[in-house]
Formats: sequence, structure tokens, C-alpha cells
Amino acid sequence: MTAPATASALPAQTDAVVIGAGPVGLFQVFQLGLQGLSAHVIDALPQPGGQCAELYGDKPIYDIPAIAACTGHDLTERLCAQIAPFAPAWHLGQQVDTVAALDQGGFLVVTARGTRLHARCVFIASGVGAFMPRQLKLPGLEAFEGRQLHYHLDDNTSLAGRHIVIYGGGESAVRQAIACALAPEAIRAARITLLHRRDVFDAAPKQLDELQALRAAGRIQVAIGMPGRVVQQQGRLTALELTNPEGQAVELPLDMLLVRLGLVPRLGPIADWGLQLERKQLVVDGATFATSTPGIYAVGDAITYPGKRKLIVSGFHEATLAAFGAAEWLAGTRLPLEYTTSSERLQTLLGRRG
Ligand SMILES: Cc1cc2nc3c(=O)[nH]c(=O)nc-3n(C[C@H](O)[C@H](O)[C@H](O)COP(=O)(O)OP(=O)(O)OC[C@H]3O[C@@H](n4cnc5c(N)ncnc54)[C@H](O)[C@@H]3O)c2cc1C
Repeated sequence: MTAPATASALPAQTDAVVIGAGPVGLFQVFQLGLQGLSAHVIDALPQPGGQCAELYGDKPIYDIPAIAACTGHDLTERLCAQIAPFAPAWHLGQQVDTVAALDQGGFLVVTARGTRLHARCVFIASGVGAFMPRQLKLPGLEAFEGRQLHYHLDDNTSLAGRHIVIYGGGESAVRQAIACALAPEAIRAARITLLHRRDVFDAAPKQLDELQALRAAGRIQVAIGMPGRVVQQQGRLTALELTNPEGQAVELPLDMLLVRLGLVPRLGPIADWGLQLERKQLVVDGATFATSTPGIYAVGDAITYPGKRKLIVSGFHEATLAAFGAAEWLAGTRLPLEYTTSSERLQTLLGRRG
């Protein structure tokens, strides 16, 4: 952890900040809600779900208790619905840079986008690290980021009249190309090109069928080649120069380039927060999931303890005990176990009673 911070602007107050909106961070919010603790959730990605949404959104998971099969996206949706009664505050698309103990108690949590939160306790559910888009490195390309070069696209961004090139061969590139082709006509791109180094795409069979149908209908074009150079005119990115499979240099004109080469996890600033680490994993007490700093808890793939398994169900167990650990630490006393089936207090918190 960095030195005690002095706040320049008044940060929002909350019981808990949950760093990471993967499946374990989401379930952490639920368990905190049952303890009557409010939460703000922060994730570097623009949407919740962590690895489930980003790495296997359309693939099936078979080992979630009582759900015979669901996809990564399904699980994320179910978890978001389950925590809705607790109305967490969301801060997506921003990485947490600093967690600092405050002289007056609690922690100041600051993100790269300047969000400042004063929390009574902090839960690190950061998985394998903050997911950042894998960048396309070409001389001069970086200068177009945010204008013609993007790594994420909001659903309602208007591409009307433009030629968008989506670069990548994995699930997220394919999904993005399909979404662009099926966008409402008023905002749909004039031309959509999916660019990959070979004509083989790694996505779920349903998506591959959809891609094939849209290609056959001429709504998505596929370009094969490796980008080697940017072409610009009067400060505008006008094309990418590709080396095609025959080894020739060809130009692919474009108005917008969306790079979807997957994500790379970065442990990032967590290593600077003064917490005990073992092989880049946070060391926790397996009874309360407290880290080496009182008031900071850690759960999910980010942690290590004897017997740790990197499974979603293990993370759910950890989140449950971490919420009890924090609630008892804040209350200074042991708290009773209540069941959601029979506790009026819990049912009221869940919005199941009038
Ligand atoms: C291909 C694949 C298939 C899998 N299949 C299964 C399965 O069938 N069953 C199963 O149980 N498990 C499965 N797993 C493992 C499972 O996905 C992980 O155990 C689970 O995602 C861990 O959840 P988490 O919430 O701890 O971390 P993650 O899902 O990694 O989420 C962590 C989140 O924290 C964010 N973050 C990190 N650092 C910061 C920061 N500083 N600021 C802001 N945000 C930050 C990241 O952006 C990320 O969104 C699979 C994993 C993979 C890769």
C-alpha cells in the first residue's frame, strides 16, 4: 500500500469497494449485501463478467452448482440479476491504481480515471489481473487512438457511412463483426471488413455459422493478411498496408480500425499496495480471506492459500467467508448465521418483503 493519502476532493463514501467484476467479485457484492454492507464495484473492462465474459462468453460451463450448463455470458447475467437488489455503484472501464490507508480509518481507492472512493473495507477480486486489450503495434498508429483507432466500441456508436475494419480472429472479433452487421440501419457501417492473418476463425459454432451467413449475404467481408504499415493523408488514417498470403503488399482502405486481438492480464498496481504476495498471488487467511493488511480482503483467482483451486465455485465460497470476515471485523463482534429461507432481515435486504 502507498503512504497515507490526503484527499484533495471529497471521495464518495461506501462500506466496501470491490476491485474486479468477474464472477467472484459479483458474488462478493451479493454476500456483502446480505451483511447489510453497500458496495462500489470497479473493473478495468467496460462490462462485468471477468474471464467468463471475455474469454469464454459463448462457451458452456458445466460445474456451477444447480446449473447443469450455462455460458459465461449467462452466468454473468444471472450474477448481475442476483445482486440487483443491493444496487451496487458501478465504475467500469477504469483500473484501480491506488489503495491507500487513511489516517481517519478506512481506505482511499483511486482509479486511473480519477474516481475516488472512501471505503471502510476493500475486496480484491482481481483474478489474473486487470484485462487490457492487446495492442496493435505499428509505427504511427498510436496517434489515432480514440479517433480512428479503437479497442472497444460502445453498442450505440454510429458508424453510418463508414468503412470499419475489425482486426482479429478470435471470438471477440467475430462477435463484434456480427454485432456491427446486425446494428440498426441508421447507425450501421457502410462496409464491414473482418481482417485476420488466415481464413480460420476461433469462435463458437453458432457464431461461425452466423459469420458465414453474413459473409454469404455480402454484409461482412473478410480480408486476409498481416498489417505492416499505416497509410495516412492529411492527418487521417486512410488505410492499412497488409502483406497478403501471396507475400504481396496491398492496401486495405478504412475509416475506422477496431483492434480485437484479445486481452492480456496485467497484475499491475496490485503489486504496489504493500500486501503479502507469493508468486504474484495475494496471501490470505483461509478462514476470513483477510490479506496481510486488516480491512483488505481478497478472493478468487487472485489469491493463494493451502488447497486453493482456481474455480468459480471456490471463489463463491471465499466471497461468502470474506463477507462474514469483514462484517465481523467492522462490527467488532461475532455475527449470527442467518438463512435466506427463514430470515426476515435478509429477505427485507433482498427486497422480498414489503
Ligand atoms: C477458457 C477458460 C475456461 C474456464 N472454465 C471454467 C469452468 O468451466 N469452471 C470454473 O469453475 N472455472 C473455469 N475457468 C476459471 C474461471 O474463469 C476463473 O476461476 C474465474 O473467472 C475467476 O473469477 P475472478 O472473479 O476471481 O477473476 P476474473 O474472472 O479474472 O475477473 C477479475 C476482474 O478483475 C479486473 N481487474 C483486475 N485488476 C484490476 C484493477 N487493478 N482495477 C480494475 N479492475 C481490475 C479484471 O479486469 C477482471 O475483469 C475457466 C477459465 C478459462 C480461462
